[in-house]
Amino acid sequence: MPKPRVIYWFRTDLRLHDSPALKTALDLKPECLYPIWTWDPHYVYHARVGPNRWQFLLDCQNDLSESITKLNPQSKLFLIREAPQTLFPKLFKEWKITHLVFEKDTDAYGRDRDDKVKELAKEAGVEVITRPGRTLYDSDELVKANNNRPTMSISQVQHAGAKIGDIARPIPAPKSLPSPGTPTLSFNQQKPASNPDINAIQRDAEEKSYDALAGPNNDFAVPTMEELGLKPATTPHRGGETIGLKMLDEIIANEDYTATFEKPKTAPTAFEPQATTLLSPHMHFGSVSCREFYWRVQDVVSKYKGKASQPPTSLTGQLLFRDMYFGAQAALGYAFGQSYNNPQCRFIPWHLPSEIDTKSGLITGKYLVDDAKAEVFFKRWKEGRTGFPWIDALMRQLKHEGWIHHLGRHAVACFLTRGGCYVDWERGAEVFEEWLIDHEAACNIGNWQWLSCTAFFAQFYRCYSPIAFPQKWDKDGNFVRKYVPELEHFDKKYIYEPWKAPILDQKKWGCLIKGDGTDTDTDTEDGTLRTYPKPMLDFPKQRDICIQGMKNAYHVGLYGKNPKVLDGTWRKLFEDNAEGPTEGTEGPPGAMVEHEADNADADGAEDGEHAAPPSPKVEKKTPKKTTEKGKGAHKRKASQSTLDGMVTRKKKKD
Ligand SMILES: Cc1cc2nc3c(=O)[nH]c(=O)nc-3n(C[C@H](O)[C@H](O)[C@H](O)COP(=O)(O)OP(=O)(O)OC[C@H]3O[C@@H](n4cnc5c(N)ncnc54)[C@H](O)[C@@H]3O)c2cc1C
Repeated sequence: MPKPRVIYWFRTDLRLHDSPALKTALDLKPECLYPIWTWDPHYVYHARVGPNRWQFLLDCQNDLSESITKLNPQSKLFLIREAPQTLFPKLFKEWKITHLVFEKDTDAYGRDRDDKVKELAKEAGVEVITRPGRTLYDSDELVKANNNRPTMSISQVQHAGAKIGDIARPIPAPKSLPSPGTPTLSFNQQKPASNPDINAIQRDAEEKSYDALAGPNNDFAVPTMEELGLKPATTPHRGGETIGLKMLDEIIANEDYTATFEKPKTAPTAFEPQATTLLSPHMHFGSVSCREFYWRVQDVVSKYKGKASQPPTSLTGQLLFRDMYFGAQAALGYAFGQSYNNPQCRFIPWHLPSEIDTKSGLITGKYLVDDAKAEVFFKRWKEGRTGFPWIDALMRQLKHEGWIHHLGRHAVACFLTRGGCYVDWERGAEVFEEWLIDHEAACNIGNWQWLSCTAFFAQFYRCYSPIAFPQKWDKDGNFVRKYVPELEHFDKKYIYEPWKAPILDQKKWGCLIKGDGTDTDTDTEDGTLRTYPKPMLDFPKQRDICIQGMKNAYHVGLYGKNPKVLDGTWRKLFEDNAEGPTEGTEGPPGAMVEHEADNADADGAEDGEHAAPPSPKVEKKTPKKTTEKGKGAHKRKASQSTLDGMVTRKKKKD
């Protein structure tokens, strides 16, 4: 019986330790093992990825390749520059492959791609073996154990998990690897279309990563940032299994921190070092295994003499949240990533709604500017010039470093959506997709739905104040001073509300509060002063408009798969005012376009029951009539008591 000839396809698992799929490949006792990465144009041109995340990926790939070579000097990560859907049939033939092994991916695109590759393998007589390893539980098993429903709460994960059984212990990294066969590539490369390129804005030079199948030196090397034509990365956070495991070692060595970690008590204003582990990009790229993380924490907790924290606030609880979002995504597929056609996502008539492709029912990546003011809010939010130093500091940290603390993400997400601008959560999720080094579709989408109170969480009357909330953590405003250096010399009394500082003090502290932030770094008349923008909105007033809008939307009670949402008649249920429809009474949310979608066969979203949210205090009365057009919600008084929610506005005025 000839020995297997195996391709091991690295994707979401850029590591050697605790890889069930890699172990399976090695258990085949292959004659040769080709560790490969296919350079997929889907990610190069169609997924939003900024330079910082590209850099992290390249770091992980280079580190992995070196680790492979350490185990077998003849081997490395063979990076081949073609779409997997066209490359594999050629590779199967060329290298006489008998088995293809990889870690299971439950992302919507990942499933489509893998189904196609499995089909091609079958045609070529190649056996495909997949193993879960990206999450604590196999996400599909989790859904099954949750009565075939998306996991919409942590207790559902815990109950479903208990049915599945113990989370598997991690397996050690292999001590040796078989050699690959000769890596010839005697076939032609199918070059992808590079247009449209969603990442064109990330580049300052021509993108050349597809110039040759095995790279410019024909050595299967990992591409460089230069080959990708990308602007330089600015993040201090670097990737790779070696760095990731070292970070984990340091965390675990601090037993008190590990055993007593409580997420809500970690400061979003902490930097150098940050208050949480910062292992999320390693979780995303699989450079640290989530089971390794889980069990090393759990072992510390089990032996801890003091009072250890528990899920959901503990470190292991954080990993269960991660599994929860994967379980929701695994069940809903493409529909999970949008409000439209999503049975679990509440329908709110946000501003700047997504354009919908009527054929596929999917969002197209474009959006409708239904309100000029909302577009200004959105741009200023993204560019860190809202005039609220806390929000701007976070958005600038996000752009520069690709990571912000979880509660910082809460603050900016709440501000953009239900607690400030009333802009569609999908706009915010796209910005995070572009800039986060830890961007994980399941976690990003799920958390944006949580923060916008469209799914997972429903207490929309609890908003984050951009003033009182950071004050609780950082009275002196050191976080703001670092990321908004214009305000470096401001007295702490004004650090979160600089517009209130007397003009003489503004001059003394070297920065005038004026304009909209487009001239932040230009000197003023006398050549010595910097400027920082005035707040772009009246926060208490705008928050109340939002809360009223949310009350109305909750009262109407539509979800994304409701026929009224699908056919556009939802408009008749909302008043045409500040937070209601502004584009007439017909049509679905956003603009309708009719063209062939890339992924027309979207995963069928199921029409399951909604996980019961904590019941919001919604006024039981009908939404106001359009006769009140233009007045309604935003004219209501701010006094309605519980508005402050997460921040206590006892003495402070925001
Ligand atoms: C609007 C918004 C968008 C987000 N987008 C992402 C994203 O794209 N990718 C991502 O990994 N996380 C995302 N999160 C979740 C969370 O903010 C980050 O996982 C966390 O801040 C990462 O920092 P850490 O590694 O120090 O976390 P720690 O607190 O140290 O937690 C340990 C690990 O648990 C996981 N985790 C922690 N919190 C969450 C959570 N709420 N949801 C899912 N997993 C969690 C992460 O893998 C993390 O590395 C988002 C949160 C919000 C509010």
